[in-house]
Amino acid sequence: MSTAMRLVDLAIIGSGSGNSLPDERFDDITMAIFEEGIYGGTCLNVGCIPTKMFVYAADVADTVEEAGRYQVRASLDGVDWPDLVRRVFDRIDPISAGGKHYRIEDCDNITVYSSHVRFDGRVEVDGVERYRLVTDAGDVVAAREVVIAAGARPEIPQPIRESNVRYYTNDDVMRLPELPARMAIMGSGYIASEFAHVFASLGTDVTMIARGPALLRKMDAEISSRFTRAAQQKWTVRLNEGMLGATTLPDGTIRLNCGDGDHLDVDVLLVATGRTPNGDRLGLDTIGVPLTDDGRVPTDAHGRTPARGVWALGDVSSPYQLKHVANQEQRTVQENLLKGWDSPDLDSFMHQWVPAAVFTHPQVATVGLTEAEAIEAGYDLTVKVQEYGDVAYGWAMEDTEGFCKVIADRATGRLLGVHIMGEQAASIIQPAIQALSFGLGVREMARGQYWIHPALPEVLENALLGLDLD
Ligand SMILES: Cc1cc2nc3c(=O)[nH]c(=O)nc-3n(C[C@H](O)[C@H](O)[C@H](O)COP(=O)(O)OP(=O)(O)OC[C@H]3O[C@@H](n4cnc5c(N)ncnc54)[C@H](O)[C@@H]3O)c2cc1C
Ligand SMILES: NC(=O)c1ccc[n+]([C@@H]2O[C@H](COP(=O)([O-])OP(=O)(O)OC[C@H]3O[C@@H](n4cnc5c(N)ncnc54)[C@H](O)[C@@H]3O)[C@@H](O)[C@H]2O)c1
Repeated sequence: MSTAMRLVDLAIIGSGSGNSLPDERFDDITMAIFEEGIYGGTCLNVGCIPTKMFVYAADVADTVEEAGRYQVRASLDGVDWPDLVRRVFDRIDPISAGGKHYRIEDCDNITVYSSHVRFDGRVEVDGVERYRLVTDAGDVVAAREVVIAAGARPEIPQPIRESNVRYYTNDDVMRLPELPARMAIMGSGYIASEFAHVFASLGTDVTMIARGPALLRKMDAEISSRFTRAAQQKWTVRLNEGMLGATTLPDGTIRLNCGDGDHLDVDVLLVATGRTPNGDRLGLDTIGVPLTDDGRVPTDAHGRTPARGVWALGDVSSPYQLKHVANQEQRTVQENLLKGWDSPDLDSFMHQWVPAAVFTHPQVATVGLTEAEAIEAGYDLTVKVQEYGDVAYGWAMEDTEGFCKVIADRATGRLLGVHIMGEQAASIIQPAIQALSFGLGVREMARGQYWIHPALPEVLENALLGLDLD
């Protein structure tokens, strides 16, 4: 611990997307990086990357389970969970450790503080106004500019918080010492749907507890309803379920008390009910930055917060809690730091046509408006739903679940939204993201290029051809 105030040009709060900021163009300034948790942030350590390693294993298990449909003899004899956990984190942990080691040992102009940090007002040093930052370990840093890249944390509903039962989140569920026999997953969004697939396919008896009438409710209604039906075939889904609380039985079983007087006994409770941005733990009141109504650090389109010299990016401030968005915002703020706060040609966040995918089973991918949003916006719509089973490769697969829904503006022939559920949805949707981003019309997109026959993207091609345009 050092109580002397260290002066730096730039302070970065958070080592997720924040750690990618300093490149060789920043070599001649001094920097501090603050990280209270695992170096490298959510995506690398407890988010996108490890989850997809488990998802891939779950997909392999599903393939074996389904093999008999294709006259392939195979049987799933079991899953070596501890070995799977070891393989995943033997690959991930060294990347985190290596990233931290690199910053500490090889970057002379960067100091890493492994502690929670918060703002403590402003301080003037040699006539220059700086932000005073104080760590829980007692370090004091005064920075001319600050980038807040502090991410988000799991939101835990009050009945669970107050029950004192042991619950898991994405932070620790992937390191369970053994595969649980019974698991309850609270939530019905991205994280709940991905982990339900992982654990159900690897052999756990999964019950998903949704407070609403369907899963993935922020998605287009057709995706939400058809995904809910598909999920009900694979694991137990309790819809419209109020959770009153939970207790731990003497043998360690977690008993969840449901709203209808019923209860559910499980070995592991996983909470996946949204993520709260970490801006509320940064002392932002000391520098006069109020949070938005939904708890985000406010920024303009260039990443500037209301406090001059303080920038923000990623889950702490973005309306999209997605890594590809955090990365784009990071590149934007990086460029803008180099251009300067008052530059007339600052780069901007790209918040139009933000795609997303849920790596569950069946996979889901989405970009643009849902049908309800397009109607609300007043468009004269044309909509086509193309089944996977009705294009060549889907037919070969004898697919019965997958579909691609395209929504377009009848008058202009422009695409408005695309929503896909099924095999490789996250990859098949990419041409639609490109068309929306570059303003390609439906006809041009469908007939102005080849679509490889008989590849699965023909499901998108056929959906486009099925639209009723003026
Ligand atoms: C289970 C899961 C799966 C996901 N899968 C995907 C996916 O497949 N695709 C996708 O696009 N997105 C996915 N996401 C979302 C994605 O992980 C996030 O959008 C992204 O990681 C956000 O990056 P960030 O840099 O904003 O924040 P983070 O990576 O969370 O970094 C913030 C860092 O700041 C640190 N910090 C916070 N406050 C302080 C403080 N006061 N002092 C010091 N340090 C602090 C935190 O410890 C953290 O390490 C997933 C998220 C989860 C939870
Ligand atoms: N593949 C991906 O890109 C991916 C994967 C995981 C997470 N993420 C990101 O992380 C974010 C957080 O994921 P998430 O799944 O936690 O959030 P989410 O917003 O997707 O889903 C939260 C769910 O919790 C439910 N919920 C909220 N409060 C509740 C309560 N008190 N009781 C019962 N249910 C409650 C909501 O109805 C909703 O179904 C996502 O929005 C997404 O942006 C992305």
